Amino acid sequence: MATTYATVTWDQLHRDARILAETLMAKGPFKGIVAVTRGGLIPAAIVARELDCRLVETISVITYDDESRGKPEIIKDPQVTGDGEGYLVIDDLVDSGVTARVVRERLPKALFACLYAKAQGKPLTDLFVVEVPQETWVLFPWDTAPLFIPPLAKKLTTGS
Ligand SMILES: O=P(O)(O)OC[C@H]1O[C@H](OP(=O)(O)OP(=O)(O)O)[C@H](O)[C@@H]1O
Repeated sequence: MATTYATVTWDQLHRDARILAETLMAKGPFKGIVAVTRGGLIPAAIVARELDCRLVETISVITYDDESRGKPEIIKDPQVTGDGEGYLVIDDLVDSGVTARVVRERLPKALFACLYAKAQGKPLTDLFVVEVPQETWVLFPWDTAPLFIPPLAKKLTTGS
């Protein structure tokens, strides 16, 4: 199946993070937030601001593309969270759910929330804002840049 793209602007991302924060207000208060790097960093910052939460930790999960292929590894462990009780984990997206599974194994008592969820990853998150089709590639604002596109008329006259 052909890949389709969903572009998320800064404004949209900010709006979606605020929507998530509003839902999270009823689930807190939280001792702190754990951002899943790197995609969860900016959503976590927005949620932390809305929830007036000053303690922000990180967890980093990486899946190497070499001989240990497919085996995700925690390369940065959160320091003060214990088993995650009272903590909120924030990521931008759950796709296959591999990252969320590893994070949940490490922080089984934390609440896991993200902005966008694909079908495969959806069961791994407690909360999300928007569901995205599995075959859609989400283009986050930090991964994109505005680009000049020539006018159609110009394209027609030059034939390019
Ligand atoms: O559900 P999954 O299939 O595990 O995919 C979701 C993960 O993939 C992305 O991170 P990525 O591994 O691209 O790293 P990055 O955030 O550092 O760019 C995203 O931020 C999630 O953490």
